[in-house]
Amino acid sequence: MNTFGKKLTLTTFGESHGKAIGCILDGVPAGLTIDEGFIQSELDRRKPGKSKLETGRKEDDKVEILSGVFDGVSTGTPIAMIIYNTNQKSKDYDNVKDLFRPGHADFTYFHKYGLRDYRGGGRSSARETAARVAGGAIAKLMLRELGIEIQSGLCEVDGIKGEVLDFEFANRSKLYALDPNKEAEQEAAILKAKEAHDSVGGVVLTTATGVPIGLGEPLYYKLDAILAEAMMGINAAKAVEIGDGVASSHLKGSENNDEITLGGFKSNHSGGMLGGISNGDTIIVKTHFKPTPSIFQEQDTITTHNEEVKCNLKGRHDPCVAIRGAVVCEAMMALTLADMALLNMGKKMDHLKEIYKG
Ligand SMILES: Cc1cc2nc3c(=O)[nH]c(=O)nc-3n(C[C@H](O)[C@H](O)[C@H](O)COP(=O)(O)O)c2cc1C
Ligand SMILES: C=C(O[C@@H]1CC(C(=O)O)=C[C@@H](OP(=O)(O)O)[C@H]1O)C(=O)O
Repeated sequence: MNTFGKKLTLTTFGESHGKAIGCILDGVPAGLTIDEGFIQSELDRRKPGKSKLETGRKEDDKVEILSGVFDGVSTGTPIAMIIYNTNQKSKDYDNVKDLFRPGHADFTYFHKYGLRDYRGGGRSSARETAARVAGGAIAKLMLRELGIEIQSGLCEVDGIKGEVLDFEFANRSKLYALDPNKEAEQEAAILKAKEAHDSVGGVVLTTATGVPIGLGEPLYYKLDAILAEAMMGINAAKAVEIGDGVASSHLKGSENNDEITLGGFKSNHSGGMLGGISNGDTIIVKTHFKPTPSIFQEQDTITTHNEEVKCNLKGRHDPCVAIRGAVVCEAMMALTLADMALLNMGKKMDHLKEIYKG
């Protein structure tokens, strides 16, 4: 599956309960230092089973680079990476072989393809997002060389909103919470839902700093549109806001405009984009995640043979997918910005001459 991209394409493969998952990242310029330790550390941030706030499935998510890197640098050829699955426990899914889990992709996949890989949702499982994170880590390394840094954290859990955006704290927090004053309350809400065999939703804030003016193509392939697509492409993402997003429709023009001075914009309601093009300010995107569909309460459903039955699930599931979703949001933003940076090459004659003549 090709997740997106014009100049930088990420194709992922694999199923949650198959042998392995992985990706091919094509379009990375030659000569980028590929820090394997950094790729692994990004996978470690996303991997399942780190705390009771996450699914109990334990995977090391050890990544192996198969191609496109020689002597520690990219060769300009496709970079293939593989992660072997080690803790599938497919038996947990035996009792849902013939029925559709409410809220998951079972119903639509079955009707679209006419068959059912019931083992952990197969391709529809968010396990696939590990491959996105591996590709995103290389995009981050590329962006770092251009002075662009991406960060994220949870700004809301189960309707409990944070007011502070402390990214350093988020990095240390088990739930990547941005507000140190709200972390305990947010964690308690997740654990309370888990105890009640239920799940909660959450909102991830992702930012990019150091983005130059000019990334994003006008009218078609706009930066805001492509970022929204990238985030909406993550499992369980249900809405995306750019800058002030929904709130901006409640503001007056005088409140919403970011006034301009020689020192820069006075505010950043736009989320760092105007006309689909980055304006040099911080890129701000919020991604809203629904509550995990797989819950441990009895629910009504139907079978593949059209009988009404009760659905009772077993197995291991995230009580709040937004937590690990945060790391995936960073990867998707990195892949989008790296793609846009490559697309932006030679858009002005003097830049084109610079590239060709040096
Ligand atoms: C990081 C992450 C972890 C997830 N973990 C689970 C899980 O443990 N159980 C589950 O039912 N859904 C989980 N999901 C959500 C499902 O994969 C998703 O709801 C499903 O593919 C249906 O797609 P949709 O919600 O986008 O329509 C997770 C999503 C993400 C982003
Ligand atoms: C395995 C991962 O998360 C999985 C995502 C997921 C889903 O339905 O999306 C359901 C669960 O799958 P399983 O029942 O196979 O353990 C999660 O554990 C992962 O993120 O690596």
